[in-house]
Amino acid sequence: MVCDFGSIFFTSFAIVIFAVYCLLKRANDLFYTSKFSSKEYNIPPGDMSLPFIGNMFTFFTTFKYGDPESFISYFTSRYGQGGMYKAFMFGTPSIIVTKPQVCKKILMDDDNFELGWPKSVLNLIGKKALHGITSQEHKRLRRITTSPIKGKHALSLYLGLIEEVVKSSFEKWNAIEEKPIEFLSEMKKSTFEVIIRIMIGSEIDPQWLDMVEKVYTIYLKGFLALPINLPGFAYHRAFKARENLVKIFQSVIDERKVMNMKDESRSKGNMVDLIMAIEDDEGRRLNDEEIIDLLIVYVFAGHETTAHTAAWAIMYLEQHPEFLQKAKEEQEEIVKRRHPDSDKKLSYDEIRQMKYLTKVIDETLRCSNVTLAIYRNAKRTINMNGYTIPKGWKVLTWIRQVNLDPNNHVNSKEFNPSRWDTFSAFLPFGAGPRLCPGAELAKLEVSVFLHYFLLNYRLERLNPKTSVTYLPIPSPTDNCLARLKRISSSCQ
Ligand code: HEM
Repeated sequence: MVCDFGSIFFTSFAIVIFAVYCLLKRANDLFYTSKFSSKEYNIPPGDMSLPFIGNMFTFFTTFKYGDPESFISYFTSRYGQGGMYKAFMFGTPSIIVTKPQVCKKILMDDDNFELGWPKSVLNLIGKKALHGITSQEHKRLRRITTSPIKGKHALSLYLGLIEEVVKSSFEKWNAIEEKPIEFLSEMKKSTFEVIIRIMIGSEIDPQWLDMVEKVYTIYLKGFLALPINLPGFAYHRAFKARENLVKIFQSVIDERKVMNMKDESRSKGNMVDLIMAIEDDEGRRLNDEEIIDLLIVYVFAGHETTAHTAAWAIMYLEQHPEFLQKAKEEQEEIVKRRHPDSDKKLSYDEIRQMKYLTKVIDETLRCSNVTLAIYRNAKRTINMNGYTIPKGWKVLTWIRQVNLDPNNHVNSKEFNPSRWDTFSAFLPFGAGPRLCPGAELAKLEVSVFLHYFLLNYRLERLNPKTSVTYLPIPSPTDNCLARLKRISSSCQ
């Protein structure tokens, strides 16, 4: 009897909770969509979930603990293959877009869409970087800051430096053969060293580098944390880390000012010196705050993504011996073609000859791109692809889904570099005025990592079945616990 009463009570309680949940969901949806009920509008299907929280709880939990694809496949399987879905993300009604052509159109369209990073992210990035400024200022800053990292001349300058870091990293990882390494974490340290040396200069104290890398790790964790700025929370720690980074880069700038006063004509081959010297049409130079925010963004954007790509490319090649062999043969061929008297260093032209390796890198970017989505805000109500995007709504161009959608790629979950023999839909570096300015540099860096790996080493994973995170967040994975083994007696 007691048991019956208990189960009736709990069943009724569950029904009431479920009814309230459905009611709140419906209310949230109606609140935002009812004004678009006339025939001229067509809000995409989807799920805006509960008021205030929206889909954020599912978003964070699936990304942190589950299969990240499940968040988006919930929309695609439930609401059809239309490629546009309403949702409620980061406190704002949103449209998720997964169709490549529509994503591209949105990213290219500066008139109707503006940058839409959540406020919590913008606060962490900084007001004066490429993200918190007007589109006019953005154009100017991009002009100033992207030429030192694009094109044959600029990239050839960094090739030696990248080679040095890559070779010494592999040697270091191989030397501690008896102790496994967290391959992904180690890779991040190496790409961090590359970007810092490009930004600040080649002469870097290893202890200083280690300290700054640790600060960055804390800073990066804030980007995918719940935006709670209270002590004890990752987001708060990220803010503190940012304050530290400002102090660190300020002291670099102060040091350069003193050096410039002593010798104005000294050689200026790194980003910080170049940015400090550049003047706009009215002769104005960037102030310290602008330079620091830019440095923070470039280092932030320029190492984690590259590390994931290099580490994943190596993991994929190890999983597919036939592709590894093909890539290795290409590298051996390139080395064989060198003049016997050459200095045995990689040249920019040799990198351009690595046609198969380029396909391996593109396929890696497709399969494991760390950039999930690119955020925009609709400046005005606009109809696209048969659906309405209302003014002020957030638009999330879900490029990870574009890259993995079976409608865009045959056997989309399979790693297969040969699919790049013909063109495929692909947006790993975004598109339009905000297209990643570091794309060429990133590909160059990954090529150098792969070149030396293929010719000299093999990676032996200790837990090959354990998943490896591709997000900069703490997750229940082992970050690719592995041993690096040398396969040739003398390194090429
Ligand atoms: C595999 C490596 C990389 C990937 C997948 C990647 C991806 C992206 C994507 C998708 C965007 C567009 C964001 C948007 O439209 O809002 C972007 C922007 C950006 N990336 Fe990269 N990136 C990589 C490497 C790099 C490197 C090496 C650097 C620096 C040297 C860099 C610097 C930047 C900067 C500064 C922006 C902002 C551009 C702007 O707002 O105008 N990235 N990146």
